[in-house]
Amino acid sequence: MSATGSSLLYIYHPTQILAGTVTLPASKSESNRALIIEALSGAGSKLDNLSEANDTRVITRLLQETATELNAEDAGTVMRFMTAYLAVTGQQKTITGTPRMLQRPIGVLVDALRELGAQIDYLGQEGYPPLAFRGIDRNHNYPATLQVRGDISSQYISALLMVAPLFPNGLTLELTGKVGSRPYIQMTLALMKHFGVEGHFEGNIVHVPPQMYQPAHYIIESDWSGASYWYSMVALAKEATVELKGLRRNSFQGDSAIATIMQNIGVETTYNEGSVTLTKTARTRVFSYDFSDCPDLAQTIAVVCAAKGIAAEMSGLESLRIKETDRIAALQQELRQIGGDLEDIGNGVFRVKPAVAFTSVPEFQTYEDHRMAMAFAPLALLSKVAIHEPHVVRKSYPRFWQDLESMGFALEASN
Ligand SMILES: O=C(O)C1=C[C@@H](OP(=O)(O)O)[C@@H](O)[C@H](O)C1
Ligand SMILES: C=C(OP(=O)(O)O)C(=O)O
Repeated sequence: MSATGSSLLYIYHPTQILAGTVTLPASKSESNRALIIEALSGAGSKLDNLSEANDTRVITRLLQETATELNAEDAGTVMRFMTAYLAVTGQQKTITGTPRMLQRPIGVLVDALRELGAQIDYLGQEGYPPLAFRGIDRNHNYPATLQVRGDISSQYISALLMVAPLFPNGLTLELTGKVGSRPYIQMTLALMKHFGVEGHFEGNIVHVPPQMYQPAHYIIESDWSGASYWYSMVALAKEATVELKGLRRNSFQGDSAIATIMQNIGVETTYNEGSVTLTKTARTRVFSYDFSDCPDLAQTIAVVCAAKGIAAEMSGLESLRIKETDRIAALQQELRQIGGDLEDIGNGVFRVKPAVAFTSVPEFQTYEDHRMAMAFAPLALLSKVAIHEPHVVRKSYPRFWQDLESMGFALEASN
């Protein structure tokens, strides 16, 4: 089966029983940080198990690119991390992306870099890519503490932190607003520490003194966000035992919270040396969860809860509106196809409306969002489903459909 190129993919599972081992892709978040830090450290670093995600291929290519026009495609980390990198290394380049990327805000990061002496122009709409870099004034007298909004995207903060040790006085950031995706900021600091740079994060203040990165060897962990779809599959299968390779209990990834959340949805996690094993339990319960720390898990959980009849209450979903698509609108639209919904019950809380049994074959749209495809695919364990534009998975998990096939799913591509 080649999902790439076909526009509709039918999926079902003949036995609804899952047993086997999956080698997950590596984390694109860790990979893309490690590549930026490696580029700032000079020669001598060694990165193992880099992600095959398109987002990682793109940043690898852009870091080596000699042309002046760069394209970050649909990769948020690439657009944000490269912006800080190009600004601080004083390069005269431009960066653009997909039409959706040009709707994803970047003003908070550009404002901060301008305060640090970088000259950056907007080539389109103010506050959004594309951007042009016109160098940096290295003698610029910049503020001792920069205020940066933490309630839009943590990627701005991670981008600033990775270049922070290169400034003569380092950098102190005061994060304002409700800080979202906090574990991603901690992941950035953890990776920086691995390459010899110490930072401190307490309350809403992050401080990085001036330092030099040291070349190091780093092995990228497998992707916990990608693991989340396997948790859904275990929850929806008739019987299941699935081993996921390359995951660690003490992960840098906030999405490792999936193990705790899924206890409510009938999946137990056993941590082994270099892998985890997921087993199915009969225990499910209605629960509430704040996804501010792990927004990429929200789609997985909304869909599996709808399918299992769990009216979970989900909060902390604000950032979902400005990701690959408006993920709240996309979830509502597609869950309604199967009689479910994600109902806005006020005060930033959404309640999952359980789905009804579906008789015909639902065809799910994916809105150029890999997580829409992967969150809905596990429903194939209940009944045949179809996924539009299945190639979207390449953003983070290019082998997703092959891995499903290896676990007994039947896939039929159609145009
Ligand atoms: O720093 C990162 O690697 C990421 C941070 C998160 O974005 P926000 O900080 O915009 O929530 C997350 O959704 C994204 O997939 C990856
Ligand atoms: C939001 C995501 O990625 P990014 O913001 O890096 O495009 C994601 O992978 O779910």
